[in-house]
Amino acid sequence: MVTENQVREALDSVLDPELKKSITELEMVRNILISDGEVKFTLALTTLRCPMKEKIVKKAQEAIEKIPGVSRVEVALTAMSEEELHRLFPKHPLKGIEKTAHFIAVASGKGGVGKTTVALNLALALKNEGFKVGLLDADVYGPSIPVMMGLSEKPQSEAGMIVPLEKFGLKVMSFGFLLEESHPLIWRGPLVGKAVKQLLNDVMWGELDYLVVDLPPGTGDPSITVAQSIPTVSLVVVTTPQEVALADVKKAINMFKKMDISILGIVENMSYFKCAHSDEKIEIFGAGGGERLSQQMDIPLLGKIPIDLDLRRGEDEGRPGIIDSPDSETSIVFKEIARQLAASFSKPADAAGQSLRSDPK
Ligand SMILES: Nc1ncnc2c1ncn2[C@@H]1O[C@H](COP(=O)(O)OP(=O)(O)OP(=O)(O)O)[C@@H](O)[C@H]1O
Repeated sequence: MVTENQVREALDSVLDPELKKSITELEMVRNILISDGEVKFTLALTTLRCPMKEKIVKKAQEAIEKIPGVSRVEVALTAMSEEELHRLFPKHPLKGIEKTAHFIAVASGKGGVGKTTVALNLALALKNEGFKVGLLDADVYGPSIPVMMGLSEKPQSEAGMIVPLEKFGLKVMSFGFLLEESHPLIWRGPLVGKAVKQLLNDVMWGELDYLVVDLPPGTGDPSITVAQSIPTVSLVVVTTPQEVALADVKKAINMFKKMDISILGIVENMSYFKCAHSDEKIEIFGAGGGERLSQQMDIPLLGKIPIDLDLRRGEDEGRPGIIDSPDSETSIVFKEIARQLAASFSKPADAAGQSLRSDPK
């Protein structure tokens, strides 16, 4: 005859993969019912949207099925109440950014240079490398990540947390989700600080290797406020090759340096164009701007992204380049940049800058 104790003991070995504790210790196992060889119980998850729930249920079933005499296992799912969550975790373990290892913010000297495109594709490229990645669209002026990723739904709140949306394997939050009828003016001054803190601290980011943040463009108050709100943030700065853009980027780099924010490197976007029938690179916005900036500011040039009509088309339709055409010339550059960034974080802090010094073709 199978006993409740045997079932509990079997479930002691089943861990919540994110919390790294047994589901019995976490008081997730409820209402065990045993009748003949049939075992039924309720599994109370921290959230019903838990991406690991199928995995946990399978492990639990396998553990119970090993008990002699068990013929069938049925698991009902429920979510812990807010009170239970609070009792178990005075601060919910998946809430906020405590379990985020690295923060990469993508900045620009001025609007429209492709900062969001770079942030989105780098986040996806890091995910491709096997990392757990979140993407925070903190561009208060015009949050465009939802459109570029084809996200039309809004995130829900659960147990006092905002549950980020998930798409293409990324956890995603955007200023655009916060207020439906937001007027740009509402995002002035302290409100930006308050909102970005909410997007960092009240969101169920869980365990992340990287949180990639799309900063507001330029050197205005919002980008300073957002950058200062993110702990130990490092920057990637996006520019286009022409002189007017470079002048603005220099201003931005100097400003961030004054704020003691480390700059991992420069990405030159819209570097050249290749028409369909030729391999010739047409440097529409001038040549060598990124290299010159890199030398003048002593910051590595991480890569040069071509002007890519398919990239633009895909973004308009919610299909980012790396997803849509993973082997395109553009996607290959993004992947190479992501690898350089990841390598820089796996090196000791004082070697990080050195490890990024490479010469993109
Ligand atoms: N390499 C590229 N090739 C073709 N189109 C591009 C490229 N990079 C960006 N774009 C397009 O240019 C437009 C602006 O890009 P994006 O929104 O990424 O710039 P941004 O710097 O984030 O702008 P903002 O400052 O307004 O937030 C988008 O339509 C995008 O699809």
